[in-house]
Amino acid sequence: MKIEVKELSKKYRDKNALHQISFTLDEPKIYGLLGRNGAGKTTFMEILSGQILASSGEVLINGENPFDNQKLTQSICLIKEGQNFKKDLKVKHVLKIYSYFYPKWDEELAQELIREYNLNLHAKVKTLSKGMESALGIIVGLASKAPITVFDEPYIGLDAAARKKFYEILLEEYEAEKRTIIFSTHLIDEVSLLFEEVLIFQEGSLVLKEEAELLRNNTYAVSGTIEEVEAFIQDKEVIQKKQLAGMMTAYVYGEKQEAKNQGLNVEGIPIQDLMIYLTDRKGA
Ligand SMILES: Nc1ncnc2c1ncn2[C@@H]1O[C@H](COP(=O)(O)OP(=O)(O)OP(=O)(O)O)[C@@H](O)[C@H]1O
Repeated sequence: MKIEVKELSKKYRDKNALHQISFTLDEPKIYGLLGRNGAGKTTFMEILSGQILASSGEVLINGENPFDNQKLTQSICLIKEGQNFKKDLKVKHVLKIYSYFYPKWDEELAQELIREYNLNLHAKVKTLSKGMESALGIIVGLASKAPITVFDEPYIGLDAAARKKFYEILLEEYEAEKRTIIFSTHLIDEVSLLFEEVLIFQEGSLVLKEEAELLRNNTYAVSGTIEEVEAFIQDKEVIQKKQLAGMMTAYVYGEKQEAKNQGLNVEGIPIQDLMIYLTDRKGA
């Protein structure tokens, strides 16, 4: 499904949560939506999922506005950090409700994941631990098979092994049938290899939208003496530089071969660090 975001803004009183964001997601891919606290990620995902209205601009999904549009929202599943489900429902009732709502619901997958995460179908949501409640969210998100599945920090309380399982199944499901998955997380290094494209929000604006592989290949850390590195980066696009004891490291956009040819020390930059540098850069 094609997602078009056109000059999208959302204002809460005098706070611009989103400010004139525009971009298009044409293809089913796994998108990483990154940014510091308060950057506007959740706000965007809620507008995309038809849960709240924009102040101005619009999000169109295959040309239609998702707000108050049940036919369209059957194709979108948003799993948030918590409070996805009514506390008094039993796990089996949650699954039933979502299975009615999502036309492509995969009951077999849901049951398999219930066993995988050791959830009790008869337990009420309010009796689940934080991690178990997150597991239920993940199960619903995956089993919905919604063509647009959005995970907003979906794993509070889940331990590392359970998160790893989630990434594995997400990837398996995605490989079996491509769909648009938008994944917002602060555990970037843990999931960055899943991302095919990365979007970075900063203070309500989109500061970067790039294929993850290009980002990995076209950014690098170059280090050497201050003189060497300063000379090298003169005509380069520098994300950040730092010095220590006569040595300098600069984070640079571009082709790394040139730096290697000059005998400088070249390394990749983890996406997590890149995000920190990019969102540090004022007016990036
Ligand atoms: N319902 C609301 N009322 C008032 N302000 C809000 C509301 N929801 C969000 N905001 C503000 O809008 C801005 C963007 O918030 P949002 O939750 O979209 O950010 P985020 O990128 O998801 O942050 P985090 O990573 O902390 O979850 C923040 O300044 C936040 O305080």
